[in-house]
Amino acid sequence: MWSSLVLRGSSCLLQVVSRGPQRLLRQTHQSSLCLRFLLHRHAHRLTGALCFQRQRADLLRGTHCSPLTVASRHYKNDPKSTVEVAVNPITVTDIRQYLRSKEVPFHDGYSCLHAPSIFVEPSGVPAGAASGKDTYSMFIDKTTGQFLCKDTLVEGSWEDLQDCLEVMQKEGQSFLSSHLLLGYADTPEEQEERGRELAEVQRIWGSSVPFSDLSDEEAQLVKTMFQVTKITNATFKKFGVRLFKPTKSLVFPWFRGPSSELRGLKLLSAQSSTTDDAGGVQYTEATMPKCNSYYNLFGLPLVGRLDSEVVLTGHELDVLAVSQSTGLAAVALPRGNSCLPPSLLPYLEQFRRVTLWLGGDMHAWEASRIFSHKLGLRRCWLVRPGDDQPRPAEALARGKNLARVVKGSIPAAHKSIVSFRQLRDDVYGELANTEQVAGVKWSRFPELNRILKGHRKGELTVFTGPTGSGKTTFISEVALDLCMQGVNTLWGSFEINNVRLAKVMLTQFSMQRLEENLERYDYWADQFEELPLYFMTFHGQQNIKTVLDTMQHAAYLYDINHVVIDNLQFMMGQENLSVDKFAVQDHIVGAFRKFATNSSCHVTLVIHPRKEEDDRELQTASIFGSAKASQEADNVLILQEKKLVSCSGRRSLQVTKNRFDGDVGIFPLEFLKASLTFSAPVKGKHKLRKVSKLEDEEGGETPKETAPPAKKGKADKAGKAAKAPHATKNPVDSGQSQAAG
Ligand SMILES: Nc1ncnc2c1ncn2[C@@H]1O[C@H](COP(=O)(O)OP(=O)(O)OP(=O)(O)O)[C@@H](O)[C@H]1O
Repeated sequence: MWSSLVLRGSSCLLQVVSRGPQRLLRQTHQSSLCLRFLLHRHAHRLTGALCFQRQRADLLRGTHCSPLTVASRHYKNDPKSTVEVAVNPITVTDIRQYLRSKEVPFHDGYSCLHAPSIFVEPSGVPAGAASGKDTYSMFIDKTTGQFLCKDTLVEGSWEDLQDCLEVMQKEGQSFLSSHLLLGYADTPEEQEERGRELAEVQRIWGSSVPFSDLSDEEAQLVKTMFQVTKITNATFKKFGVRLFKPTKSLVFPWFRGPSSELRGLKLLSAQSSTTDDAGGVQYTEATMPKCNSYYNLFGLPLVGRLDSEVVLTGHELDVLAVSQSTGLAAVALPRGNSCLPPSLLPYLEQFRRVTLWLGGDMHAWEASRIFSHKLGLRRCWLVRPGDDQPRPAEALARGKNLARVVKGSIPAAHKSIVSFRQLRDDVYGELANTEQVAGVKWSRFPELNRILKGHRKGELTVFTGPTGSGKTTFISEVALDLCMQGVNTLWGSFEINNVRLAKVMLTQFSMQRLEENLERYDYWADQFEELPLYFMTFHGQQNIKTVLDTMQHAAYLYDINHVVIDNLQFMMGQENLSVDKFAVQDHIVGAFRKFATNSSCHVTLVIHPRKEEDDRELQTASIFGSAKASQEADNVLILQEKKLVSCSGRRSLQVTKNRFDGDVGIFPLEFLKASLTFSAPVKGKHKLRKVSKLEDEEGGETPKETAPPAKKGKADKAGKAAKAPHATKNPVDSGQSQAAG
């Protein structure tokens, strides 16, 4: 179902009623009212004047929409349904020009333009007067045009805002009362679900005990359990933290809006870590609403209107630690360092200085560098992780001076030319954290870990294999494995449609033939929905620019870490056919390379091989096109169909390029048809081979060395974990919350 929205002006009733198989998703999580116009798609269905205005607005913008879909948790019984997000490649210049043309005063913020809200009655202060800037409560995201009025919590897309301004102008109104805007009509099931959820939030909150009501003994016990003994009862009280005794969980409330209504909760439990010999603690957390609708910047209600400095952390306990020991304003990202949703940016606009202290490891460091681009580099300062600078709660527990750590943070904006002196700490960080620098480990493919060491941000992987050999099926499982560990993933599947791809992935996720277990469908689909997985809705030939715009947009909205493009040939047809095909491909590969580097996002590009004789194995040089693809790639992976394994029909995966550390090699794959998965065969049956880099460069196709089977260790353990798909990690858990406290 699409949306139904009614915008009532004083003398007109304008209604958009659009029905379709999909619905538009907006970043609506902070608002009670949400504008959901689909006017650009359904102008012909609109009544009278607004329809005309819409067309004018479209002309004015000269924009187009390209689609992106996300798995939606609202479709309980049909997770294959996709949700569209309008990609709006507007620029901040377009936004400025449009606002000027409508005589809307505004000023430039860090990530947003600030304007007087059009949803509240104007005060007596003349618009644009310097003294009135404090009252500018409408924030327009410079990258997407998404807006939020902090006074009324009305929010919507750039198109929605334009519609409102057009209506205002037509009606000669100076503002639009938010009472006249009717929100999106939920389906009865959605209303029921939301009602149930809110009742549950109230129930848990109501039966939780405020920290101040706990006996000294109880409070001490809880603090010991969570290893936060240095956080005082007064700090817990100040932030409204409670204890939910039945599950021994700390309860962090989500209050939102000017009326501080209780919108949700995060429950945090602590267990002794099984992996940490030093007696650390492992946190597990649950949110209400579920994590993909949980948008609480914990700590925000305590931020003063005049505070100009904030410490951005990855965890609620870190907020308590920073606040208590530095007195600075501090907030926590709702999903740790896995993402910074743009809908939260307006709440951070007031700060002249943002210190990002997201954790104590390299993942937190990488995330803080990415987020600082969204926040505006020049106001961001980063706490470099290290033994001396663990996450705030741990730093407090270890008796560190947190104020000094914040003061010692380094500016995020760096110069174009640097000396080694400026790089030496970065180099040290890489040397001291080799495991983390190597990237996220696969849990189902220990051999890939052995050769590639991990999946790293900002790299380009080129993947090839014979036609119909199982490239899509294999890369789907490889990407799913990472996604299950919190790697935010975007799929561009141009060859097979998203429903079929999602079916393959869901089968691989559940590791069983779901056709024969339909009664288990909801169980698996519910879990699958929670993955940070997004699909572009492109199908068939596409223009490279549109695809790149969509990737850029998704990277901004969802902090995408991995884009899979299946396959490059689907971008070739749209380009100028009079130009040499190889030159077109080189251009496309170059564009993906640039995107990967600039967006710190891993891109996996499937490219067909050139036509080879059937009985020959593929090599790096078999990739279609010139040598550019393999030169630009950091990793080259080949799905080999024959020969290298004893049984014909078996597949093996060969890594022929690995820029990270040069290790290349090949290992057999065993295809399980029921679950559409590839897993390493029983050890000893097929020996793993490690090919030296030199040998590969010389074009040696018959490796002489036989490496021993992969060592027992982390990777092996991870491999076992892969066989228990239920052990999906919440993206939050995979980051900050798994850290030993
Ligand atoms: N190792 C395998 N053994 C047998 N069948 C397989 C294997 N891997 C995949 N398949 C099946 O082969 C079919 C084609 O697989 P897939 O679409 O992944 O191939 P592809 O290489 O991506 O194809 P194309 O060259 O058309 O892009 C699917 O039905 C899949 O389930």
